[in-house]
Amino acid sequence: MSDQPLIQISNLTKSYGSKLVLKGLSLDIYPGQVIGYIGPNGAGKSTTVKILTGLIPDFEGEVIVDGFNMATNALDIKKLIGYVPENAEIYDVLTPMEYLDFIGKLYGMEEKVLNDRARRLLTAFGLGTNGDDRMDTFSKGMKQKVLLISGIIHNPKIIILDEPLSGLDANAVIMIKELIMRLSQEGKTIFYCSHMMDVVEKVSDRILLINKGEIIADGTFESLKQNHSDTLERIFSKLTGRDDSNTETDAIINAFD
Ligand SMILES: Nc1ncnc2c1ncn2[C@@H]1O[C@H](COP(=O)(O)OP(=O)(O)OP(=O)(O)O)[C@@H](O)[C@H]1O
Repeated sequence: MSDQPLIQISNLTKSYGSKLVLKGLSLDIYPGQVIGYIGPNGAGKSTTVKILTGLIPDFEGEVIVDGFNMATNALDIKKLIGYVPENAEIYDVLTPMEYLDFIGKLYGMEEKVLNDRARRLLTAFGLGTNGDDRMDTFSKGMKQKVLLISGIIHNPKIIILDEPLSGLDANAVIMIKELIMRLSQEGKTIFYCSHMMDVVEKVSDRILLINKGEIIADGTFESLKQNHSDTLERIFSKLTGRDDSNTETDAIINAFD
């Protein structure tokens, strides 16, 4: 692993109106790391990701990616990143080949390489015979696979995945887990937001836990486990102050009395 961070985030602060949602995050991310970014609903994960991908331009602090400053060179940074957003709207009147052609051209890919890679990736994801079917006939998982392909088709250095597993069946989840590990072996840096603790535990070599806009744990799963001797799910609950989920479920069940 290189000594130079690929992504440097310093004192990143973001408010929506008067609501402060990121409270001065500072992070160095190194090439080849698989970062599992976890935290409760509303903690600030998607906001961080949207800043890292250049989708939210107004923030305080500094974000440097591969030497480029997000404040002045967002376009250079966008070329280095493949992003699979949570709940993306896919243009489902298109076929996967049309959609991937559109995305690949936005990245300036050459037609022949793009076409060839799109077919090969569709086949690898089990959609080889669906490449020319309109996506409005697709299941949620099939669309999610096309979105994943669109995030990696230009062979980016950095892959940012925001809940990439929603809608995928058990076999596809296993495949994506393996894919994340293989992409990391190929030297890709992966920033992976998820609520699926078992997957995060397996694929990440560094786990960042964010709560109320602050990073409250940062380390390998092994180091977190050493400090807390527990599963990632329970470490998460403890550190985010929800140790007693029974109280909540009791309240729900009691509401029917
Ligand atoms: N466009 C917006 N305008 C106002 N508030 C927003 C906006 N986007 C997010 N927020 C607020 O910022 C906080 C952080 O939201 P964010 O989407 O970053 O959380 P998250 O950790 O990704 O949550 P989840 O796990 O539910 O996806 C939340 O309180 C949310 O209500």
